[in-house]
Amino acid sequence: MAPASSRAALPAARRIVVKIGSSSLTRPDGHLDESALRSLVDVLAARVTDPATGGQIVLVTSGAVAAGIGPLGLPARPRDLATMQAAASVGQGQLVARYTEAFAGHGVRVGQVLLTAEDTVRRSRYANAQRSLEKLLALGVVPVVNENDAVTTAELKFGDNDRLAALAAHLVRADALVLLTDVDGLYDGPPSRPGTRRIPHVERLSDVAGVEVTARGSAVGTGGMLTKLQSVRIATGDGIPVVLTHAGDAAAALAGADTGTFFAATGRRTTARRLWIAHAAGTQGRIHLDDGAVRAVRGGRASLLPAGVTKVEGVFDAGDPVELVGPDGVVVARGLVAFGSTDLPALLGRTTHALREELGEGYDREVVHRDDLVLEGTDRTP
Ligand SMILES: Nc1ncnc2c1ncn2[C@@H]1O[C@H](COP(=O)(O)OP(=O)(O)O)[C@@H](O)[C@H]1O
Ligand SMILES: N[C@@H](CCC(=O)OP(=O)(O)O)C(=O)O
Repeated sequence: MAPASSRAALPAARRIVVKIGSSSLTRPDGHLDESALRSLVDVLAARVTDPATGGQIVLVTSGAVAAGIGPLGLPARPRDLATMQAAASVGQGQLVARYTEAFAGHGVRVGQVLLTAEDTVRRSRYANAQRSLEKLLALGVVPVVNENDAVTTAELKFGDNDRLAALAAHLVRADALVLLTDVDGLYDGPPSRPGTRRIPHVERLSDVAGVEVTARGSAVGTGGMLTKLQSVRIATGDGIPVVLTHAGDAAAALAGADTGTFFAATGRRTTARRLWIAHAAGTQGRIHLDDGAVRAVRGGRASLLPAGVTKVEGVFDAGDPVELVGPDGVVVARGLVAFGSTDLPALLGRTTHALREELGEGYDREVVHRDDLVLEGTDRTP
């Protein structure tokens, strides 16, 4: 098989996560664009029913809010959170009904999976989501995934299915991730600016570090190119190549044609646990380290001990993800903390020996064990 770092791997990729954004599923009046939805389904169903690829598709779809506008008789896309939640709740049912109908026309079944970012990163929930998606795929079903917008307020406000798609790709160990949007790839500047051009291939994300990307593109999309690049970072760093292209070019992208932007996989497949720590949705707290502890954590195989901690911020329980911050305020690593925020302050700055003497066994352990640490920006343990 062609290396996963080239487009040539796409035609033979067995398992692909495809994400489509609101901007590609919404008409200018804010309503769901059913013909765009059907065009996408035609392409995906062809892949799933192609005996040559035995293709498996996980579809991450936005558009719940858009699909709720019509049934609720709203004049336009709502702006306030409660109405957005209501629209998403009504619209999600509509959206899945449209997908069910369109895929059924090709003899393909779909199953709705509503996730929050937490479900893809919290270990206890992660295994659950993974099992459910695996079973659906094994049964030949196309999982239709969206965020659980009706209840996840923050997700709806900053809602970001781009990142969710990358985490879903990790969850199912996808061979590729395809991000479909309303622009035909990453441009070397905001595409509305005259003279900007499509970047066809990105070997390493650092090659496009200077490219100007905005957080909001279309009127209905959330996150713009910024969250797409975050998604690309998670996926490629996890060994999954990404194609970012216009929804109308979905067939070409799956065929490995020169459309959109191809992002080569850079990292190796990482464990669920490391990805979970590196990308845990919303760390619960911050632990401040002295210089010696920063060096120890950065430099080698060291755990974080109570003696190197100067301050604790936030409310968290033992086992929660936290950020480890140096004296300069820079985040050094993320990790799973072994003590809750109520217990931790009493241990600060004291040696493990002193803690054992004074507080007894159980208090003389690491604040963050090295197996539970991931250095910032690397997805790897020290
Ligand atoms: N450098 C860039 N290259 C391409 N698109 C960009 C860039 N910077 C910002 N964008 C904008 O990102 C938008 C896509 O994001 P968004 O509207 O959130 O889409 P979606 O609904 O598909 O998630 C494009 O319409 C485009 O205007
Ligand atoms: N989950 C929301 C959309 C969230 C989102 O990330 O939107 P987009 O940036 O268009 O992919 C919905 O279904 O309306």
